[in-house]
Amino acid sequence: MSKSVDITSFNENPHRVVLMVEPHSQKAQIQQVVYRILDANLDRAREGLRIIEEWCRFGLNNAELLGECKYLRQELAHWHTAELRAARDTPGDPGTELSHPQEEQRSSLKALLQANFCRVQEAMRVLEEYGKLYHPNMGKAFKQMRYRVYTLESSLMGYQRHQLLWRSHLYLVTSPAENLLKTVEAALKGGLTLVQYRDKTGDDTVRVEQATKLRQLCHSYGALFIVNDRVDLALAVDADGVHLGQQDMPIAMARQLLGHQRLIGRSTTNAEEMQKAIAEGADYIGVGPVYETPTKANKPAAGLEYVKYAAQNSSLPWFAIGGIDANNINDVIEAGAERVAVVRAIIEAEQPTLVTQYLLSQMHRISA
Ligand SMILES: Cc1ncc(COP(=O)(O)OP(=O)(O)O)c(N)n1
Ligand SMILES: Cc1nc(C(=O)O)sc1CCOP(=O)(O)O
Ligand SMILES: [Mg+2]
Repeated sequence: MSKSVDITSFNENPHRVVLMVEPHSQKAQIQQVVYRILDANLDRAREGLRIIEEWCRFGLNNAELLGECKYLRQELAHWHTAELRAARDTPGDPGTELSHPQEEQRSSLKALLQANFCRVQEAMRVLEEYGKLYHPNMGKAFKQMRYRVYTLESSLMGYQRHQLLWRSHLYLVTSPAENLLKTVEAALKGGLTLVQYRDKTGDDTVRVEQATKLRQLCHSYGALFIVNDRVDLALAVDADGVHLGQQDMPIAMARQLLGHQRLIGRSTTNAEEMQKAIAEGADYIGVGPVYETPTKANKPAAGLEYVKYAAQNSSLPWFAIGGIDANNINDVIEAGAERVAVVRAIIEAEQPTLVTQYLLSQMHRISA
């Protein structure tokens, strides 16, 4: 790497032609400013990456993602030369005093990670542009690195979702209710980590508003938020995924729209539907109705036999659903279920936090 700036690179910029007739001291001053910008942004990018790396290491225990963070940090270190560090002037930098109120508070881990990805990407964009004035390869190198950071972000977010899905043993599917947000929050307080927004009757204006609020609520508790039936709504409200029944959009089409980082669930009622959902690339499946239920009045029960089949044959996480509550959950567990989904048991509960805690305690008894 060159140790000094090639001043001709300043002159090649048509907006800086004036520099050709400026005295040497002014060129040197500009060079100094460019060095400071590069130094500050190399630091910003490294700090942001370090914050992300800590989560990959201690939160996710994921060697691959950790390795990518380390690689990017090493690349940054390689470009952070002594002459750039020497240009640092922290006491004379007005930016060190400024911080946005959002930096003081993060609503969730997701928000924290996203803010730091944003910070790294912005810093890399600055390095890409000003780097062109420093070294002929720097612009290209930082463009490539910035794309690697986008890929890292999408892999990390996808990995988090899949990991949380596998760790979720209770799934709340909502139905319209007066105090829906309060009820869902009460369940989240009880330890719920997976919520589906299901409203078969409302207007889209209401759905968008409710789904947005629920997504914010779920994410503030670190829970996943899935939208029933509607891929467009899931995307519009930045949900973690969508749940599709046999009459809903084909999985392949939904996957094209949602990508691999978001989750797709599929309802199944028999072995054939289960095998098809697995082959088509669903991330999880619903198994039911275990019992007849007024929530899905026209669907005959598949029964505990199908739960037993799922226990033996599903390679995906699967949720027994349909008529399950605190009274019969142990029968469903005995048939082999490690995960259950409920509507009325929580939505109609007088004490949703307690019911959630009870259902989870039963599930954890067998999955621990
Ligand atoms: C977890 C889970 N399993 C099954 C369903 C039912 O989906 P579907 O068959 O599409 O019926 P509707 O819910 O759309 O009426 C589900 N929603 N969630
Ligand atoms: C939405 C839904 N899907 C089912 C399926 O078997 O695919 S059963 C069901 C309703 C479950 O409601 P509750 O917990 O109130 O019985
Ligand atoms: Mg559906």
